[in-house]
Amino acid sequence: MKKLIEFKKVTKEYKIGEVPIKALDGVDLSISEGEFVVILGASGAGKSTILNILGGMDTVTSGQVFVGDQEITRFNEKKLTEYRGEKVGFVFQFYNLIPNLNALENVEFATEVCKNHLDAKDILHKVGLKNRIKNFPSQLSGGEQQRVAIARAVAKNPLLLLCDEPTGALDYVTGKSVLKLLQDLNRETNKCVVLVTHNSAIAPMADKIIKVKSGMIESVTINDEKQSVEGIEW
Ligand SMILES: Nc1ncnc2c1ncn2[C@@H]1O[C@H](COP(=O)(O)OP(=O)(O)OP(=O)(O)O)[C@@H](O)[C@H]1O
Repeated sequence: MKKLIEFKKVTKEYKIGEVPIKALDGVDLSISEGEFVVILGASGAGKSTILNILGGMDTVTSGQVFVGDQEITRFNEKKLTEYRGEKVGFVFQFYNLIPNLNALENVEFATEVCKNHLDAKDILHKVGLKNRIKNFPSQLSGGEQQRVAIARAVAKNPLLLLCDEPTGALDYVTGKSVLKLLQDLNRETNKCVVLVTHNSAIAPMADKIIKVKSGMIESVTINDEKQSVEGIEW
């Protein structure tokens, strides 16, 4: 498989007062096209920092990040904004939908700026919300709101789908159905999904498991016997 993402010796330091915090300390990693990657680690390990840098929401202190044939660490503000808008779909723990827009409008609002976007209605049908497209976020359950957020990310037709604890606010059954949706989308569209979580039990659904500890890569495991979410219990 062709390489899509590469981190080379990436460090990230945050300065709070006089004390620097090393969130990432020499991270090397690579991810291929179409891979479903799970990034695991304890709280504060650096998982979200990796995701935020990859998504162009944060910058490195040193090192290089390549996505496709471009080095995003060389991008200026304008190119980073374009990259975030066109190439990256984000799914967060708290769905961040716009409360006064209905499901369809939430998706359309996000795709407006994207050249190659998909049809918002089609994607909402795909995530199982055919009959809810006119509902406002307050009229939808947590799981349904997360489906809208996933539709919003996918409808941009991005290169990457980045998910930060996407099931963190959901109950077991709903969380599982959201993971299944992400797994199905990855299988059907061959889009690369990078999912950050504390929950090591979901690792068997990934092609690659990257463990992060104290800002460093602890291990990378290629999973040759990937499992369907339905078959995983935790
Ligand atoms: N904007 C920031 N300013 C200062 N320190 C930060 C900032 N963002 C992250 N950090 C610090 O960097 C380290 C890594 O944080 P990060 O959010 O990447 O961890 P995480 O593995 O995603 O944790 P969690 O699972 O709790 O979200 C932590 O020590 C955190 O406090």
